[in-house]
Amino acid sequence: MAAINIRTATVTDGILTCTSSPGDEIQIQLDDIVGVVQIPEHDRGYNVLFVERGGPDDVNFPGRLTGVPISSLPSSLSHLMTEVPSYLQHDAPVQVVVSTRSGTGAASAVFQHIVRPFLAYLGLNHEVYETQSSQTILELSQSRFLKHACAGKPQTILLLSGDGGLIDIVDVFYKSSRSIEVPPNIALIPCGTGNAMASSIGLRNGPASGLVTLLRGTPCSVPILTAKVSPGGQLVIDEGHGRAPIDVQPDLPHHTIYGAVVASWGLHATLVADSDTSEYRKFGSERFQMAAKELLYPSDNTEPHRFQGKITLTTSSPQTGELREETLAAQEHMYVLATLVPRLEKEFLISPASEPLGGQLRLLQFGPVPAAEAMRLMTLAYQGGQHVAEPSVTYTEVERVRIEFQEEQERWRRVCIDGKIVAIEAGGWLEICKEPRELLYLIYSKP
Ligand SMILES: Nc1ncnc2c1ncn2[C@@H]1O[C@H](COP(=O)(O)OP(=O)(O)OP(=O)(O)O)[C@@H](O)[C@H]1O
Repeated sequence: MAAINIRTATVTDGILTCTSSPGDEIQIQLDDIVGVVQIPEHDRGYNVLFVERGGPDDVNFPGRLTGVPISSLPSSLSHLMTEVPSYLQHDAPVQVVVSTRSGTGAASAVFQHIVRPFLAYLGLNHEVYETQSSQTILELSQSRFLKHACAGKPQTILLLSGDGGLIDIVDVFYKSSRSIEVPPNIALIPCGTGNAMASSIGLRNGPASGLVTLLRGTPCSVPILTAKVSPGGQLVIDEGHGRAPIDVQPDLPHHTIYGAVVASWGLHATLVADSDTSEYRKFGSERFQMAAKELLYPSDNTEPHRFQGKITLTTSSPQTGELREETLAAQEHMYVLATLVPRLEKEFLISPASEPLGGQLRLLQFGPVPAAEAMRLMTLAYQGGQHVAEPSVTYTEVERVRIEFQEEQERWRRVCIDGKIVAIEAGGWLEICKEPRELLYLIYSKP
């Protein structure tokens, strides 16, 4: 057994001081502590795990996870003490997916400096998969995650990515006709641009918040939305230059795309589509606001586009559960978005009434407004979701949304389903509703 320099620990003014001998002290801000765990294979002593900030002068350096061994934990910090949760104690190693192109490309550094040391301190076996292409997570999901789930093998997947990694797993699981015996547990370590799901479940403090949740969470079913697209719909790929079929089987009466976050048309879908280029991606989440400005203030000085289409909502009576259909009077729109989650980015609170993983679909819509007014409404969303109280905004619980597009140009018939862009054919339609199956679990810790 290796000798460990176990320290004594005291807390004063929000700082944990771990002392080995006079003058040999390590001070840790309590906010930086990820958790306190028993030292593996030692009779006594704990490791205080925390993320040390600073380090190399590199914007992509995410900090470093460090463990400081202490003999006993001050009672005021006993709530930080955690057992290794059961979902990390499976016989199978933890499967770590590092999505190398997520966000500004920091996932590999997050793995190296934060996640790998964390797993080592917990004494956990793991397997690492680094993405080599945009297909890697889809392939892994088919060849490993789905296979294990169908064989009844419990598994935990640690996803260092943005929303895209989760969506790829959703896609494979929900499109499979195989029977899933044991849904996998997925833990998110936010490394993407928007990180909508991670932000929505409270992981708003970077990778460290992912590890806190990994230690303290509970597996909860991930609510999924189903987007049915009229038969001529095609995926937009290659930065807008290419088209690909949505389903491999042709001749369906519609195509289906599954999502966990959002389905939209209008300003949101168009700005996601326009900003999905390597040039824009360099700007991180700024890219969405940059693309929004381009759309709201067209370079030919015209007004922003008025999106034409008929929207029909199906709502459920809170008293009786009876379903009711209603067609919106407005046939011109600027913003149309159905979502299952509260946040689309860390500070972009699009649906403040949504509970994390609550599963209620909500619609947000507003009609054509001047560019400055649209900017004001968007800004209110960044200010605690205040936009939903504005009279011009429709914000309501829905069971189903159907959009019938009345646009000549394909550019205005592009919709976004969890970041995937679909071009709907002229005269086509989109229908969004909640998916009843529960095939994936997310590790979630209630605040
Ligand atoms: N090595 C790689 N080569 C090419 N594409 C990759 C590679 N690794 C990941 N990708 C792709 O990069 C994209 C990263 O998406 P992801 O959602 O993880 O990050 P993001 O788009 O920055 O964040 P968010 O979706 O939260 O806004 C995915 O489409 C993924 O398939």
